Amino acid sequence: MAMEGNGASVSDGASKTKIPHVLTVAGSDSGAGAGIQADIKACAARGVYCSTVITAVTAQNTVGVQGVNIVPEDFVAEQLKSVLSDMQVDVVKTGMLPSIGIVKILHESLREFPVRALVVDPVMVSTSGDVLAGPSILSSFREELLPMADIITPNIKEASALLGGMPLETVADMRSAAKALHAIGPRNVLVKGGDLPDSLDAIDIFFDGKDCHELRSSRIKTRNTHGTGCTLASCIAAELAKGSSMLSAVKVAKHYVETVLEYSKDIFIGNGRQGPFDHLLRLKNGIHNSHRQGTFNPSNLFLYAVTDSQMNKKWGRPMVDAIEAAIEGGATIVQLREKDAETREFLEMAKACVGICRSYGVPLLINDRVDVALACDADGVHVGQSDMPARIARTLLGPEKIIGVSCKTPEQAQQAWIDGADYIGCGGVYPTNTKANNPTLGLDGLKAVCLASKLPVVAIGGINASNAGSVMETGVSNLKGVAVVSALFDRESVLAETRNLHAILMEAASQVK
Ligand SMILES: Cc1ncc(COP(=O)(O)OP(=O)(O)O)c(N)n1
Ligand SMILES: Cc1nc(C(=O)O)sc1CCOP(=O)(O)O
Ligand SMILES: [Mg+2]
Repeated sequence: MAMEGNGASVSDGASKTKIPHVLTVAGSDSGAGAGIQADIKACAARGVYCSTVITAVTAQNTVGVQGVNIVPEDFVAEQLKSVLSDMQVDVVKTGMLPSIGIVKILHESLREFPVRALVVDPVMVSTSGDVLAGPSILSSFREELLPMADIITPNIKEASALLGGMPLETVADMRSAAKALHAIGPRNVLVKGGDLPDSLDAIDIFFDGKDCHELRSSRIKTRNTHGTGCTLASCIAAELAKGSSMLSAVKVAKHYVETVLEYSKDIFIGNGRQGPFDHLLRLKNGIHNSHRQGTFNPSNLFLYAVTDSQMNKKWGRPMVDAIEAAIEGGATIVQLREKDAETREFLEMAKACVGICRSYGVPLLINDRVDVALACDADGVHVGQSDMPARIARTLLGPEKIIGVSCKTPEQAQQAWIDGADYIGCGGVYPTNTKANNPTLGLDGLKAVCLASKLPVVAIGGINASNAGSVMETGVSNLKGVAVVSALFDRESVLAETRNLHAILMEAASQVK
């Protein structure tokens, strides 16, 4: 159901500033990995105010749910009234709704106090397998809640239960389920495929009533996944509260969850099967980038094309043509590396390259020159150990831009994380003629750098079609791809070379997973 605004204005006067506001209606998790506690942390990490209506208090930890105490219905109603009548809520997000009466009360409250959007996470079973809302509630979800929702975010089990036990085993099944759920009434459906067997990626299906989008992110190997559903839904709500479109809110939320899982994959809390993750890890490291919109996706490092104008001149190709061919061939990110150009010439070239990369949705980074990156609004920079320190580049570029740092040692890799870099470029893996006097680290040196950091790593130096497979097959989880200069640009056909290298990398990645 499309809902009207609740009358809150961005600013009611010079001295009043409206902060985006999500109200979560959910259960408390004493272990603080999921539920209300996850929702508050996710909203805080996304820079959004979060108020709470508690529907149940659970005693739970990393082992499971030991007890559930449902809050009396009239007191849930009182909490809803307190917040909705006074506090300019933009978006309501629901989690554990443990009784038919509570669903009814929520329905009535939202009719009395409409908000901009309703995000429904139809929580039924905790990640430990404990039941949080029994089957008797399914019909009230279908009849009252789903038709009001702007988006619902069921996992496979929940989608199946909402559809009367429809089996969901493949991505095609998920597509059918998303469409069938949409027919019940929600304006958008996100079926989460995290539990899909035999899938290398985390695949979710988003259906807006017209188009079906397959959203993929890498599956992070970690025990710390308790609360991912609550966090994803809260992050969608937070982005909607900030004014994002639905698809963009879903993409940002998915990327946020992927990032926090990656950064938290080694933390250890509790002795059970499934641990919590840390929504605010980057803040604790002193990097105040809570407003980052999720511009950087580590999978962009897969096939990283680094340009060289001497090589392009030699083959008689304009830079933009070379970049376009690399992208057409499968390059997932481009770095403009201009060692000889005057600043003005570099800037003009950079502007043209930003145009071409943006038209393909491929990020463009500038080598060394933070000023040029700022002037042409590139997606970020790549800096080395003798260039501007990443910490200062981050201050100048702000939280949104991508920063890569060259690291040859574990110590440099640790510093890159502290400085707020997004990724590490590690080389020379093999001898190269492209960069003078570059030390060769070999695959062992590359592994040592990877293991020293949580940041994603791209390997560089002497990489070509004959050795790229071996690099990818080192099997270190944060090694996300290869960066290549001469094997793409010092060749007759950039398109053919990039296509070939892309195919080799895909093959190697499928061996590793
Ligand atoms: C992806 C990537 N990794 C490493 C480098 C090297 O950067 P740097 O050490 O600053 O050397 P120059 O490229 O500036 O000569 C890179 N450019 N890209
Ligand atoms: C720019 C650069 N940086 C390196 C590093 O080790 O940090 S090696 C390198 C040159 C890579 O070129 P090619 O793919 O032609 O070997
Ligand atoms: Mg440099």
